[in-house]
Amino acid sequence: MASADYNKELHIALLAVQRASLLTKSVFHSHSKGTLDKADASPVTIGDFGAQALIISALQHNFPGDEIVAEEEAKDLREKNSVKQTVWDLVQQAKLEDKSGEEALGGGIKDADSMLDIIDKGDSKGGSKGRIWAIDPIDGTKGFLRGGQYAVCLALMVDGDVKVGVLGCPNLPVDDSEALTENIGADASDAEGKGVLFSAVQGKGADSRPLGKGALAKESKISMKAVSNISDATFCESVEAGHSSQGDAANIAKKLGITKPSVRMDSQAKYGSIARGAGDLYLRLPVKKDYVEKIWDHAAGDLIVREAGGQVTDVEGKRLDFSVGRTLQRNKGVIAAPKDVHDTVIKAVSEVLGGK
Ligand SMILES: Nc1ncnc2c1ncn2[C@@H]1O[C@H](COP(=O)(O)OS(=O)(=O)O)[C@@H](OP(=O)(O)O)[C@H]1O
Ligand SMILES: [Mg+2]
Ligand SMILES: [Mg+2]
Ligand SMILES: [Mg+2]
Repeated sequence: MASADYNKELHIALLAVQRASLLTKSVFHSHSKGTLDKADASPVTIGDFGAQALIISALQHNFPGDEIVAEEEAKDLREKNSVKQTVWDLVQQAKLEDKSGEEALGGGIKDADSMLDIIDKGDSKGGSKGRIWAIDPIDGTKGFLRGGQYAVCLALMVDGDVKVGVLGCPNLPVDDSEALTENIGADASDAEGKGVLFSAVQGKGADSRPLGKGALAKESKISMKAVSNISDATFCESVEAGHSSQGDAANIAKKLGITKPSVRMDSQAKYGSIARGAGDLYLRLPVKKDYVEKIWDHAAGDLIVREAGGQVTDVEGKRLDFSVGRTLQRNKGVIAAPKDVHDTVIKAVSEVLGGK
C-alpha cells in the first residue's frame, strides 16, 4: 500500500506525464494529427489516444487497485483499424531515454488490442470514495491542432480531494518571464527552451521543472505573484469563445479597473502560468447554461494553483467539488486568483453575472 506522503505517486505521475508528452510532441510535429470528431463534435487526435494509453498503463503497473477517470475511450479505434495501427506505432515509439524511468513505468504495452483495453480502463464513474486518478491526455486539443498551448494532465484524488497534480506543458517557455507573450496562436512551437512540468502535492507547495526526455530535471518552487493593486492584474482566459465568455470577462476586468488586454491561452497551461506568477487571474465564465465542466480539465490545475498560494473556486466562490463523479456538477465556471484578492474578484464576477 502506498504511504500517505504521496512521494511514489508524484514520481510516477511526473514520469508518466513526461513519457506521454514525448508522444504528443511527436504528433504535434507531424503533418497529420489523425483528428476524429467525437459525438459532441469536439476533436480527438491520435495523440490523445496514445497519451491516455501510456499514462493508464503506467498507473496500472504501479497502483493496480486505483480507479481511473479519463477523457477518451477506444470505441473509435475499435472501428477504425488504420487509426488503431497509427496509435499503436506511436505508443511503441514513446520511451523515456533512461532505462530506470521506463522500468518504473512498467515498460511498454503488450499489443495493440491490450492498448485498446487499457484506454477503456479510464471509465470510472469517479466519486467521493477511495483513490481515483483523473487524466486529460491532451487538454486544449483545439490549441494542439492550432499549434498553440496544450497540456497533458494527471491528478490523484483521494476521497474526492485532490492530493497530487501534474501538468506537462510542452509549448510553454521554461523561462517564465516569456510565458505570457508566447502563448497565443501559431508560433507556440516546442523548440529548445520550451516545455514545463508543473506539480503539486497537497500541503507541500507547488513546483516546476523543465520537461525532459528521461530522468526528471531538478524542480524549483513556484508561487503566485503578489497583487498589490488589482487594476494592475493580468488575466488569462480560453482562446475558444465557446469555452468561456470573453464578453463577461471583459466586463469583469473593467469593473476591477484592469486595462491590460486578456491573455488567451489554451488548456490548463493557464493554471500553470498563474501559479508561477506569469499572469495573475484565470477567469472561466460559462457560455452555455447547461455545460458541466469535466474533472480532468481542472483537478491538477486546481491543486497546483492552491499550493502556489492561490484560491480556486467557481463563479459563486464555492471550491471546486471533485467528489461528485466525472463532472463538476456542483460548480459553474472557474475563478482562480491569489488568495488575498480572490474575494474582490468574486465580487466583480457576481456583479457582472448577477441576474444572468
Ligand atoms: N462549452 C464548453 N464550455 C467550457 N469548456 C468546454 C466546453 N466545451 C468543451 N470544453 C472543454 O474545454 C476544454 C479546453 O479548455 P480551454 O480553456 O483549453 O479552451 S481553449 O482551448 O483555450 O479554447 C476542453 O478540453 P479538451 O477536450 O481536453 O481539449 C473541453 O473539455
Ligand atoms: Mg476533448
Ligand atoms: Mg480538457
Ligand atoms: Mg482532452
